[in-house]
This record gives sequence, C-alpha cells and structure tokens, in this order.
Amino acid sequence: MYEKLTPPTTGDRVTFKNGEPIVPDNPIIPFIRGDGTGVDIWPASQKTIDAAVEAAYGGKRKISWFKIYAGDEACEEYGTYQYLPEDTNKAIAEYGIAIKGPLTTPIGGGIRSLNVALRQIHDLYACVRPCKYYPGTPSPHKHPEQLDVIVYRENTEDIYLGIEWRAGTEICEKLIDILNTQLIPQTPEHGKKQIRMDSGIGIKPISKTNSQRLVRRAIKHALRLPKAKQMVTLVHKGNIMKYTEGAFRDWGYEVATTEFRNECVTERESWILSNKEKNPDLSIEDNARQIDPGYDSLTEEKRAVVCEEVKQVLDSIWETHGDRKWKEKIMVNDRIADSIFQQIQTRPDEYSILATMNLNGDYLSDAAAAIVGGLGMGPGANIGDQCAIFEATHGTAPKHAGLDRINPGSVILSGVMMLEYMGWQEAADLIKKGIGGAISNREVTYDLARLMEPPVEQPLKCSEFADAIIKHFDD
Ligand SMILES: NC(=O)C1=CN([C@@H]2O[C@H](COP(=O)(O)OP(=O)(O)OC[C@H]3O[C@@H](n4cnc5c(N)ncnc54)[C@H](OP(=O)(O)O)[C@@H]3O)[C@@H](O)[C@H]2O)C=CC1
Ligand SMILES: O=C(O)CCC(=O)C(=O)O
Ligand SMILES: [Mg+2]
Repeated sequence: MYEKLTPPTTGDRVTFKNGEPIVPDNPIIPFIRGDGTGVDIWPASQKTIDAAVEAAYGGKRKISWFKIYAGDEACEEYGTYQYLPEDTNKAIAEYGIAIKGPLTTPIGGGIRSLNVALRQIHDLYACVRPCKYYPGTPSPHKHPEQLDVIVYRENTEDIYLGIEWRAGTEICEKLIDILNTQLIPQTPEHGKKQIRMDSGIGIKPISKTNSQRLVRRAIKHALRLPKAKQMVTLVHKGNIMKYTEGAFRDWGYEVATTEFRNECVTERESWILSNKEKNPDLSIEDNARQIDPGYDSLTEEKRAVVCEEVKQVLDSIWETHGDRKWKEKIMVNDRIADSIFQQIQTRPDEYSILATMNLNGDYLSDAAAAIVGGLGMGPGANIGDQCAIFEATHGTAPKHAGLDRINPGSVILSGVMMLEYMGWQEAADLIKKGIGGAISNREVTYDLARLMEPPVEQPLKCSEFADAIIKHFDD
C-alpha cells in the first residue's frame, strides 16, 4: 500500500480516543530527517531519545522508528518536485505520532511551505511552543528565568492558508477591480479607499471554528498547570484588524465565558468583582468608572454600555466568582500583539499561555525562544485530535548545514514533548536532566558557548552535545 516505504516489522500503531493518544509499549513512530541542518540534528536527536527510553524502561518500552520522506530527501527518493509524497502523509495518518526536522521554504516564488502543508493536511490545529528557561542557559536577558510561557498558535488558517495573488496577474487585477468598483463602495465604513492596481493581494481568513478550538485547547492546558500559571492571554491586533484579529479575541472570550464559565474569569470581570469586594456598597456607575479610566469622557451611550457590562457581570457571576472565588479561576485576558512583544521582556512573569493566531504566534515564538536561550532551545508540537507532529521552532539554518555544529537541543526538546504526550514521562525527565547537566557543566554547542560568561572556548559539536546529554542522565 505504500509506493516506496516499508514500515518496521516490529511495533504497533498509536491510536486516538477522544483526541488523546493511546500508546503501545513498542510504538512505530515515523520521522522526517529534514533539510539543511536536519542532517546533523536528526541523528543526534534520535540517539538521545533512544538512550533515554532505554535508560528509563530497560527494554520494556522501545520506539520503532519509521523513516519517511519530505523536502529534498523526498525528491531524491521519489523524483523531481516530489517534496511531499503521498506515502508520507499516509504514514503520518496511519501511525498518529510523528517527529520531523526542519524543511526549506523558498522565499517569493517556488513551492509553498511543506511545514504548513503538513499541519493543514493533518489538521494539526494547535502549534504548542513552550519557552521555558533551563538553569545555566546563557541568554541576552538579565532574568530569562522569569519567562515561562507556552505559545498556543492557531496552525491552519490566517495568511498561512496561502491564498494570495501576485501583482500584475490577470486574476489579481480583476480582484482589485471588483473590490475597488463594487465591494468597497458598498461598505460605507471603507469610505473612498481604493487599492492600488499594482498591489499583490493576500487573504487573511480567521474563522470562529478554528479560533475557538485553539482557545479551547489552550484553556484545557491551563487547567493542568499549577495554580499560579493558570492564565490564558489572547494575543491579537484587533484594534487594526477588527473582523479577523478582533474577532479572534471576542470568540476566545466567548469560549472562556460559556464553555468554561465555572473555571474562568476574565480580567475585566476580576476588576468588577474586586471593586465590589473592596466596597460592597459601590454603585454600578462608580464600579464602571473604576474599570474604565476614561469613563467620564465617554458619550452617554458608551457609559451605558459599560454600566450594563458591570451589572451583567455582578448579576451573573457574583455568586460563583465573587468573594475572591475568582482568584482560584483561570485568568483570561487579552493583549495587543505589538504590546505583548515588549511585555514578555518587561513583565515576563505575568504571562503563561499565549493564545495567538498563526502569524502572530510564528513571530512571538521565535522572540520568546530568544529570551530563554535562542532557537537552539525552542521546541514545539503540532497537535490535532487524531494526530500530532513534533518539530522545533527554528528552520533549516542552512549556513550551518552538514558541519556537525548546530544545536540539536530544540529537536531533542521536541522529543521530550513527544515523550510527555505519549505518557513516557520518565524518559522525558531523563533528557531534561541531561540537558540541564550538560549546560551547567558548560558542555554546549557554539550558540550557547558564545553567550556564556566567560565564553566557552571549545564548543561541542552537534553530535557531541547529544553524547553529553546522555552522559548527564546519571548525574
Ligand atoms: N518548521 C520548519 O521547518 C521551519 C522552516 N523554516 C525554513 O527554514 C529556512 C531557513 O530559515 P531562516 O530564516 O534562516 O531561520 P532559521 O530558524 O533556520 O535560522 C536562523 C538563525 O537562527 C539560529 N538557529 C536556528 N536554528 C538553530 C539551532 N538549532 N541552533 C542554534 N541556532 C539556531 C541561527 O543563528 P546563528 O547563525 O546566528 O547562530 C540561524 O542562522 C527557510 O527556508 C524557512 O522557510 C523556518 C522556520 C521553521
Ligand atoms: O514553513 C516555513 O518555512 C516557516 C514556518 C515557520 O516559521 C514556523 O512554523 O515557525
Ligand atoms: Mg517561525
């Protein structure tokens, strides 16, 4: 049934029930080596994961790796332009959990992203990227240990749907003409705006369904965190993109305040409740004045809206959330996207789960990874209800390819996420311990070596870093 693949002869399939994996002791796990530095990173990662599983379970549990192809390797195996063969998607769908190295996407023309295609084909709607500090890791920040966030990025739509047209093409000009002559004039809020004929056009769809399933998963994740980290921040640029990014925020709050009503409190609700707790006789209007600093300069109509909000919150949740009960709930708030980039630097400890749309999450996960040690330490997972693919936040880092010097830490930590997702916590913990041991012993690759004080003169090779991690399992 595969054109060119032969699955391992030993091992069993991972299956899914209610969106959760059921993992046998000898699962078959497909892997994609990846382009560029994938040639260096993958062997180091596989070796580390296998060593941890062996050390944790002494042969009782073992991964049967199944090599599958995408990117340049797939073209070599399957022929020109066969970047993502059908075999590969079949294997991922059949075996449920996979792990991959980075894949190249050309800028401008050429093929669209294989990484994005894999997420869309397998409906891996949540891209989960924890950005957490490992003690001893050098960082350009003074207090990287204060940042402990998980970027929960919507993974299937937004501009990544890839519906766009090149400037000057017939269809692009036709679309601009329809917009300029028909659709924009029919929408009074757009006034006399016109799109220049020499523009390229991209479509940014943000759906209620995909926004809400992402936020739902983010809130469920928050419920599993320690109390102090039970926060979900909806990140958006809704002041500018009202019906896409603004809608994401509104739909997110809707999930929090309907499906998770008993578990969640929004930031504004917490202000209203807290105002009443401090002063039980506070009038609705004074409460409204306190939550909205510009209240007195609002129009009468807008003041009425804020008062209605206060009244509605007190009527509906005072019993369940008032008298400080809200302090035990998941705090759901929202931040404008540009602001969150400075907030994770200036107030890192105020954030936990950052629920984002696709593009914002892409930017934010690189920025947050840089704070805690760089892209060599940025793991990730793409999770759906029937399948999951683990991969690092970074790309192929082509200038380091084939030199055995890149940091394999991100793919190894993606392996840790995979082991945790499988319920193999003991093996995951060993790798985390090994990484901690290697870093605190200054046994690191070039990227961490150059940031250390004093700098490490002789950085380890990529393969040597894997060996160092394994050696420190026994610390
Ligand atoms: N999921 C995926 O497969 C992704 C694929 N890509 C693709 O990868 C290609 C290259 O993208 P590019 O913009 O260069 O971004 P990359 O993330 O590949 O690399 C940018 C820089 O980040 C640092 N870096 C990246 N990975 C590591 C690592 N493992 N260890 C240490 N440092 C690291 C290096 O900086 P320095 O040299 O300063 O040490 C590197 O030059 C593009 O085709 C892009 O589309 C991009 C992102 C994700
Ligand atoms: O697919 C790509 O080439 C880039 C994807 C990316 O940057 C990401 O997923 O973080
Ligand atoms: Mg990215």
